[in-house]
Amino acid sequence: MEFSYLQPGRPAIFKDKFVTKVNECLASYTDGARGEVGLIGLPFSKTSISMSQASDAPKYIRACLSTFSTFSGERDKDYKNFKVLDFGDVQVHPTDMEESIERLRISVGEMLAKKASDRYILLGGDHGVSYPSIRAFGEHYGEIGVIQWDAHHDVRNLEDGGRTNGTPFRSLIEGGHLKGENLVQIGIRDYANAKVYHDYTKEKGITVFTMDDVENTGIVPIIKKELDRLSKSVDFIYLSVDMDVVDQAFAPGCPAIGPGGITSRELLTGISAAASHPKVKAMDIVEIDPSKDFRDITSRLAAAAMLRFMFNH
Ligand SMILES: N=CN[C@@H](CCC(=O)O)C(=O)O
Repeated sequence: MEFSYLQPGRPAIFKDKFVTKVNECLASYTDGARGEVGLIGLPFSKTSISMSQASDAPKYIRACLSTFSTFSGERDKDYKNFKVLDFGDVQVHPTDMEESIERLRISVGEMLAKKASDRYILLGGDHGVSYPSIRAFGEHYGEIGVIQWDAHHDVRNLEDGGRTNGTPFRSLIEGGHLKGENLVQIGIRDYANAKVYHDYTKEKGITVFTMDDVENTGIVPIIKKELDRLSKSVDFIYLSVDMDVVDQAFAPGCPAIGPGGITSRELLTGISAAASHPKVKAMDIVEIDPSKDFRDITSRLAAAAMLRFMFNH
């Protein structure tokens, strides 16, 4: 006998026939498919220096896409036909860390080799995933520029415990995969870093904007100026968004939360400004641990950041 209203495990979901939710724009990648954006999950956080379940973030962030509609009133435009090709999540090794990092690099490279899209979003994981990801983009596209939103420099030494979420940009620079002058760090916070790493950024020619710089100049003018500079010397610009750049009030789900960070508005307007540049073609979002979050605030902000990147080109 068929049940009328008993549907085990299926909650009743309200459907307004005039509303499309952003998660409906996602389609699993199939051979030969093309989409406006390629999406991949990099669920790796075992080498985080804090206890972190950031490896769970890709599924939370994807789920939060269902909390947004595809319509922008600001632009009077509906993005309901926008196509996001979802490549799924990389299977990392359960215990071998270097093997996992290699699997991330290979998988991002294999996604790019499909040429299924011109623009990509990568969902971490902790910030350690940006090392293999940016390497893969460099191998595919040539000279690369990076704008990093972060409270921390992430150029820690490698002797104290190998590659971690505190070392991705040192690994990229020391490995010759990224030139210091092609790296811009925005939102660096006081009392969150060590002098030796502050000095390292100067020695390597990294451009650093502290929270005081953001407050005094404004995030959009900083981004526009740096995009203008970078685009003269690089082929491709990658945004690396560590959510701990955002103040703990707006991003409570990061392992390294802190006060005095940027607001959620500054994050979103900054990403909009960056994403409208033709050379900005990839963005990673990292350092969300859903087990530390509150009502998915941080994952929801990450999903909103995805919308800004996708629909603002
Ligand atoms: N990517 C983050 N890096 C920070 C915080 C790390 C943590 O607490 O997990 C750092 O190295 O200090």
